[in-house]
Amino acid sequence: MSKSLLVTGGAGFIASNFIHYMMKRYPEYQIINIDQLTYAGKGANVQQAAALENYHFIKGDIADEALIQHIFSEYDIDGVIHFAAESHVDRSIEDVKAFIESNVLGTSVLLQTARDSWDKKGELATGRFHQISTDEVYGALGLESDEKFNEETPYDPRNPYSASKAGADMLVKSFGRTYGMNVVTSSSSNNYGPRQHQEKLIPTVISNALQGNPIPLYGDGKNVRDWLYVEDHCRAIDLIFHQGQTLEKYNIGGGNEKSNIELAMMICDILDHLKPGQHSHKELITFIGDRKGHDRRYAVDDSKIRDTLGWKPLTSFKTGLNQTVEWYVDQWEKVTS
Ligand SMILES: NC(=O)c1ccc[n+]([C@@H]2O[C@H](COP(=O)([O-])OP(=O)(O)OC[C@H]3O[C@@H](n4cnc5c(N)ncnc54)[C@H](O)[C@@H]3O)[C@@H](O)[C@H]2O)c1
Ligand SMILES: Cc1cn([C@H]2C[C@H](O)[C@@H](COP(=O)(O)OP(=O)(O)O[C@H]3O[C@H](CO)[C@@H](O)[C@H](O)[C@H]3O)O2)c(=O)[nH]c1=O
Repeated sequence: MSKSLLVTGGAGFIASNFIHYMMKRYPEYQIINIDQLTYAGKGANVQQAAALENYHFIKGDIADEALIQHIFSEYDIDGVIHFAAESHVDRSIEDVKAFIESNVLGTSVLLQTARDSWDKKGELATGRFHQISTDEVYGALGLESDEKFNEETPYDPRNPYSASKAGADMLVKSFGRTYGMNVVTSSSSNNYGPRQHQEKLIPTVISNALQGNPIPLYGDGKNVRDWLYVEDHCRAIDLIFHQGQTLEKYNIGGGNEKSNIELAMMICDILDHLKPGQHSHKELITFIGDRKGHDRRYAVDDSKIRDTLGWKPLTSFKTGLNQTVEWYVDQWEKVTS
């Protein structure tokens, strides 16, 4: 289908993994990566792609209308996979402004530009806009007893980050309904793997443990997240982008629900093996004050993508977590040696 793809936020965690995946899988595609290189984006994340002729990097803001219009005409974009966002819940609790600017306003600029560009070329119904969303838009579950979120679960975002993502998702759907745009949305659970920003839980646990610093766990450490290996997420996005139904939504889960304390212990076990010392890294685990409005549990029912598109995660949690910890240890050793 699409051959000239605009990937937004490609210097961040998931989209950089996605670009590497796509460049291998579809060497005939042009991939245009727009990223503002905020604190969360790193040029080094896409270094491997930089040398390829069919990869183009543009440093800029998705909310910059003139720039987005220029990109659509210059590269004849026929598909958008929209990752760029402010992504960290704690930062949104401190200050919501950037979340509205990037997540809501930025999404609206991409949608309007795609609409106008595809309308002009008579491709309104074929140009595909894929919104990368999150399970957080559904709100929070209680521990164990509550049914997982499915695609029909009403939106009930509970923190400023998820509210901004919910707003963006609604805009995407409205452009599909109002203008007949070919939009699709996917909502995934917590990703893990190489190149995730230091601020998120898994890199925080690893880097503090490696430095012998306290490993901070919010509240009682019993909040639950469902962990999805980033490469499995990339395969799911590929399938949904190419084969997902217009206006539909697909949930993507990892099938690995873990409490934060359980996860931190698993990471410490791996580190005890890789970096043995007199004491276990577990002794560094420290409970600190809770996140405001801390969502207790997220978990998605992903039977729709499994049944209709034949996707399933291929990486076991044991393998994925081992690979991830090894990757961070390797990075750490490069910096400290
Ligand atoms: N990390 C997860 O577990 C997870 C799970 C589900 C959904 N998501 C969604 O996936 C997407 C990517 O998440 P991530 O964890 O990789 O994020 P990230 O914070 O690692 O990367 C975000 C990237 O977007 C760029 N960016 C931010 N605002 C921009 C703007 N206005 N213009 C251009 N670029 C901008 C940043 O520079 C960065 O490179 C987000 O939309 C997020 O909501 C993430
Ligand atoms: C950073 C940090 C986090 N935590 C807790 C809070 C959460 O319960 C859990 C995971 O926190 P985070 O890594 O910030 O991820 P979380 O808030 O779940 O949100 C992530 O997952 C979401 C998908 O569920 C994405 O939409 C977000 O972009 C992504 O950041 O760990 C700690 O206990 N200590 C910490 O230092």
